[in-house]
Amino acid sequence: MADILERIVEVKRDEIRALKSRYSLSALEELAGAADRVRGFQASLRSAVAAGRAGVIAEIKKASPSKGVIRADFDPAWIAGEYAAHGAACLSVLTDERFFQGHNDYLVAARKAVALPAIRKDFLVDPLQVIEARAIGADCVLLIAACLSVGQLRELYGLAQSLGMDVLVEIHDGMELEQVLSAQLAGPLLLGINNRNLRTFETRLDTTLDLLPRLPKDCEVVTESGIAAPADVKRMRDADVHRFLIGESLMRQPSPGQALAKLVA
Ligand SMILES: O=C(O)c1ccccc1NCC(=O)[C@H](O)[C@H](O)COP(=O)(O)O
Repeated sequence: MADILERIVEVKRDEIRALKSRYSLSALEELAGAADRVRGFQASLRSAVAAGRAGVIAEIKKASPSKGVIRADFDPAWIAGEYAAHGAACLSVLTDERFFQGHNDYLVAARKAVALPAIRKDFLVDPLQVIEARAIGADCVLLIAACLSVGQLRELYGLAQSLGMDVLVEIHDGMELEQVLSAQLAGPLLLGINNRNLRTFETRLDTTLDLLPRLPKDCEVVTESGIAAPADVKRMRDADVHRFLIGESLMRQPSPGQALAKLVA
């Protein structure tokens, strides 16, 4: 049976077909050109880290394949305000509808509510989705190595950069790291290490720690998934990892912003 990542990518192929029937390339490019000015995503993380703080990408996620509904009472603009008021450097907004109950409108609403840069958190496998990301205002896109060939990675990365966006390239293991390095992407690379195996859902913080010795020196590492306690943050910071992507543990709390402040205090 196909695993969840394969099923998600299959659905994305249908969505891309639908997107192509709704918009011509030039119409989407026009929307991207008219979108709100890009906010520096990688730069915002860098500033937080340079100031000695944790650089947190705080995630706005209603549901996930591994956990089902995480937060029923879901107002993206309010959650964005909470995160902004409590020290997040960036937002991550799930736009996938089928598996995460996300929506493009959530990114638009969250970004409009605050001055923080936002990443479109979705499964991008086609140039049109990258252009669509900019058209809805995204400042950064996620490229998941497990969903892409080296050629696709290079193409989508270059396209995102040409539209002024930053890129978070995500890996989970050494093989994906080699794949990303072989793509020779223009750096400094913002590299996400997902502690969650997207095929089995097993989540181990050691995934990040084990890969650290193999990374190029100028990599800006983001540890992703499963950060739930101040001890998790300390463990990463002790290993010189200062950038975090955090979702569920914040989204489950009445005040996601206060939860964020407590987690990284
Ligand atoms: O979270 C899932 O179930 C999932 C399944 C398949 C593909 C991706 C998935 N999650 C995306 C993420 O990586 C997380 O939303 C992100 O890293 C935040 O993780 P967490 O703090 O554990 O919510």
